Amino acid sequence: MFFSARLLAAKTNVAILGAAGGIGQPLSLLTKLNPAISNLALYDLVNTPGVAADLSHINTPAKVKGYKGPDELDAALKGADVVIIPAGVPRKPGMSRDDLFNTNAGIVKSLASAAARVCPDAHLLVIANPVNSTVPIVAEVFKKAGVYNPKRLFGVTTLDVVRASTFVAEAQTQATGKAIDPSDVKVTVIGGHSGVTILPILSQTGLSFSQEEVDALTHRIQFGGDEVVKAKDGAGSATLSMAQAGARFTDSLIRALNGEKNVVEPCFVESPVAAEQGIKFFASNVTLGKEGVDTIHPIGKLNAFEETLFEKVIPELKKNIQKGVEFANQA
Ligand SMILES: NC(=O)C1=CN([C@@H]2O[C@H](COP(=O)(O)OP(=O)(O)OC[C@H]3O[C@@H](n4cnc5c(N)ncnc54)[C@H](O)[C@@H]3O)[C@@H](O)[C@H]2O)C=CC1
Ligand SMILES: O=C([O-])CC(=O)C(=O)O
Repeated sequence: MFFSARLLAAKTNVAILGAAGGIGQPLSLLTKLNPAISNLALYDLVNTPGVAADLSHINTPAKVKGYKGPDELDAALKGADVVIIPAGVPRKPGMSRDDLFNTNAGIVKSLASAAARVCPDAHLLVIANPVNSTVPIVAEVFKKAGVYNPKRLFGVTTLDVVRASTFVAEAQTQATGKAIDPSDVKVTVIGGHSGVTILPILSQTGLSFSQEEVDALTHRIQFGGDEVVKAKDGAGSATLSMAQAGARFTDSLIRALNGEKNVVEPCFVESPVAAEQGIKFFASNVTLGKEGVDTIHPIGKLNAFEETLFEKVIPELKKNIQKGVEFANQA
């Protein structure tokens, strides 16, 4: 599916923080299956010894070790090249991602502080919501520690493009009667990772849609997370699709770090793309390279409808980013 890293020697150390959770467990499984990974450190407040013992029986190169509780956090992070952070609470019906801020901001801040101290050169992949705020928090923590490198910090927005491919392929199949493989449908999604800050650029897909289809697809991509939250009915949000998306992003990054060229993934990074609008972090397609972020792609041409969506992205994203920065800089 996505482990084209198969031909690489196993030499990358990955730590997953929040590894026993709804995302953490399937993400740990998919990461254990990646043959480019040599060591897999699984950290959580609970249950990691069991998850690690279970995964350690799978016959792939990665050596799996579980770490439980704050006393073992530093050991989990030691030597990590890539740190993935799905630690934090998920939404319940009726909540926005921003409603998670009060709980998750502190969790992410403390985990980032430990990473800045123990593995300052690691690449940090932030899954915990609200991503629009948690990524700026990590940046500020690393800045304060004097070890910030924007090329190594990523908000994982892969699930937005995974959903966009699926939903657009479904709609096109229905409209044309021709079966379309969702993985062949590439949709650029920019902005951030919540509601109106998620902006799918359907005009750049090369496909044709009626305005009704554009309205419906745009809404579904922006609020895809809510579909899962509603269906899980109080038992959390997307976990399995997020694990797949997170494992895909991790694999892409590892391939790029190992020298593969033209590896492009969307992600939420420190970016000049919307600097004119006063926005410091923005999701767009990014070519990954040996240092992490290599080239941040410009947005390209938007049609009039997408321009109106872009106007809505800006104030919301600005507010979310500012909230994270202010929180991180509180004493
Ligand atoms: N970026 C994205 O596209 C997506 C992000 N998410 C977000 O991912 C986060 C995790 O979601 P789930 O796995 O469903 O939640 P969950 O509640 O099932 O798992 C979270 C795990 O984090 C652990 N945890 C809590 N505090 C911790 C700490 N200080 N150190 C280490 N581990 C800690 C918990 O013990 C638990 O095992 C949520 O914030 C959710 O909103 C979810 C889906 C998509
Ligand atoms: O909807 C949520 O809260 C989880 C999430 O970020 C997503 O599924 O995109």
